[in-house]
Amino acid sequence: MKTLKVALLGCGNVGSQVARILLDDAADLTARLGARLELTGIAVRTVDAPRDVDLPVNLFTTDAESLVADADIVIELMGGLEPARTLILHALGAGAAVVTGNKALLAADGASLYEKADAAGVQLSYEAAVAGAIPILRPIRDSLSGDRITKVMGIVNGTTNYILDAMDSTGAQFVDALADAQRLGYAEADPTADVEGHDAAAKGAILASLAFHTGFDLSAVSCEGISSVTAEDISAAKDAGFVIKLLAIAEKFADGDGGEGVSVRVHPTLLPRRHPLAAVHGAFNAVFVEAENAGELMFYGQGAGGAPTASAVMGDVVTAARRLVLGGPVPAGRPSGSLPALPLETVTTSYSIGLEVADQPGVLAAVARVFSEHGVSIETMRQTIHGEGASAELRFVTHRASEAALAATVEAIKDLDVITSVKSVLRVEGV
Ligand SMILES: NC(=O)c1ccc[n+]([C@@H]2O[C@H](COP(=O)([O-])OP(=O)(O)OC[C@H]3O[C@@H](n4cnc5c(N)ncnc54)[C@H](O)[C@@H]3O)[C@@H](O)[C@H]2O)c1
Ligand SMILES: N[C@@H](CCO)C(=O)O
Ligand code: NA
Repeated sequence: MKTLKVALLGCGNVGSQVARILLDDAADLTARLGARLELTGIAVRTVDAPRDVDLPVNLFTTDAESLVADADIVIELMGGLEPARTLILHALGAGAAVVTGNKALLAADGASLYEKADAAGVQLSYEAAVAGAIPILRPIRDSLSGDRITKVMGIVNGTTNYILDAMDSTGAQFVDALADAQRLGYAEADPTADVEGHDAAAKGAILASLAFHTGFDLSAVSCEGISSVTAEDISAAKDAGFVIKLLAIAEKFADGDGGEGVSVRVHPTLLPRRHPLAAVHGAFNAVFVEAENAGELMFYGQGAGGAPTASAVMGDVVTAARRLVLGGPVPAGRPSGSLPALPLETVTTSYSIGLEVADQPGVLAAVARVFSEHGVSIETMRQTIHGEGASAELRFVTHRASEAALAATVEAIKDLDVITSVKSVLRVEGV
């Protein structure tokens, strides 16, 4: 029976669970593959560091390069750009299949990795990189390859969904919810990547690349995180029947000249509570896909955490191993199309605008006139009177408008005498 040598790089939250599965489920995996998967070593920084999972100490090594040089399959779960990139390039160059969960590296420099994999005729797989355990990349790449995707909208960061959900459901404080997410192993080594949306942006770039057959890297993504979302925003959204989620959105637009382009963006977003993505709680992830023929699809599950992410890694390992056992061509990794990335200013979306105003006759008419003068159409308006009627809060949801028209509207509203303050401006989806 054939034996495939598997090298594991990194033994943290995910790597340790992958090692556990490779060792504990070896008999099942062998039966399924008709070949043995031999874990030849685990590259770590410190051989005798304490670990959550009990693993044979003789597997640990600090010599990642030697491990990679003698492997059929390399699993990279160290994270970060270097030395992960160099080790992956060496592995691909030496003819090994590579499985990684490293969305930061793929979004920063995926092109050079795909190029190397294609040149070497080996497989590079990364299902774990987006939405953890959820099978989403393979369905987009394979199951929907005969359709045309028009929009992908995902809750793809478990940490921020955990934080926003805790603030919405229990009124938890931002810092406490973040500490919980870190303790549970959802957050990145530096949680700024989660909170400021960079992790979701990397995943957005990967989703957009597969959905629209074009290589988009991080520079194509406009990104705003959740650090500016206040408890007041969340409770105001709740009162109006909305929930705030951090979404990664990749959407195809006509560019006005008969061509098409893709907007890739990450931002806090108001969703009506009836929207399927509004029901995604805790650290769960979900990706909502719209395609011309399939219509609407939603993929839901655990987007973070050691064991769930290890499940996706193992799916890629078994698929790569099957190809090494059975032979057959490796599908090309490089994208076939070249749609331009559209800047945020050219995108149209709906907005929610919260205003604190004087409660006196003519205020509503004055504000409505500003919207009308800028060609921004109002979908709904809600008024809450404060105290004895000295002030009021107006909350507008608009029809789709351009970022530029909306910004000009908000500036003009600020200049009205009857406006005390513009309390929030948030983008809205699903209305
Ligand atoms: N944790 C999750 O839920 C999750 C989900 C999806 C994808 N990912 C991705 O999977 C990867 C691993 O994530 P994690 O949560 O296990 O991270 P982690 O920080 O828990 O583990 C990474 C491990 O790699 C080790 N390492 C780093 N540099 C090394 C080097 N040069 N040599 C040897 N060891 C080195 C670290 O010491 C650490 O033990 C990252 O790319 C991450 O973005 C994580
Ligand atoms: N830090 C990431 C891990 C999964 O990629 C998250 O919170 O979703
Ligand atoms: Na996944």
